[in-house]
Amino acid sequence: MWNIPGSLTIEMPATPHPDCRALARIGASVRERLSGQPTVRRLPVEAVEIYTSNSFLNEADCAHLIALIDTCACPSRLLEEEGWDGYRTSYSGDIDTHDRIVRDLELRLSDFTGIAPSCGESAQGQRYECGQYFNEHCDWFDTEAGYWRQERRCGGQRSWTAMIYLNAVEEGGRTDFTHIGLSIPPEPGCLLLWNNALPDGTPNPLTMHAARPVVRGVKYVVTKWFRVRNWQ
Ligand SMILES: O=C(O)CCC(=O)C(=O)O
Ligand SMILES: [Fe+2]
Repeated sequence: MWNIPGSLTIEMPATPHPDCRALARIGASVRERLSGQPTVRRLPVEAVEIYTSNSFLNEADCAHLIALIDTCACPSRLLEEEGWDGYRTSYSGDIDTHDRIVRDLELRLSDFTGIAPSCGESAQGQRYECGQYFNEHCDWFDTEAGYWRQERRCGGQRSWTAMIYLNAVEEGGRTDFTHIGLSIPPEPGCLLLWNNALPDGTPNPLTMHAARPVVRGVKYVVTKWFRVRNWQ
């Protein structure tokens, strides 16, 4: 804050969050694009922009992706491993980006959101067996953490998350947005899409979510995170 004697007091803005202008711009353009799509539903939560689109993938494509995930899934990792033992017990893998159905899916997600394919991380498959889960977390990067130096260089902050459920789970395996009381059951082929930032581009802490344990059955999802710049 500046005090200029005998005149105004000028509030200086706090240091803007890294990538916040780009996040605000991307947020606005995706919002506008989705508002024109008849198959999209905005969930009735003010604090987080979350959308669903049922039957985004058909049964055959879901089955194909499940088989691909089974070929690449390894114990999931966290960006920071130390001190976080048991926080995520699922299996994950980068699915084959040369596969025609994976390529089509990536292009469709880019077309759907209007975010350039080059900003998308490669699609990742997740598998949760009985009892497996991923505890509460946000998908956006903590820009104070050690890993941020690297992430900043390879695409910057995550803007939107797109996640598609590939199968029905007999019991459990819901995605809970824990701070806004939203609990989403896995619905085969359904796309869940959310903005990790607020409209002003600040990372949104109310996007905190968890994959609850699978109680009966197995759960498969495909996730794609979009960055503010080209991901490499
Ligand atoms: O599987 C889910 O329901 C959520 C997965 C998730 O949050 C993630 O992979 O970042
Ligand atoms: Fe997540």
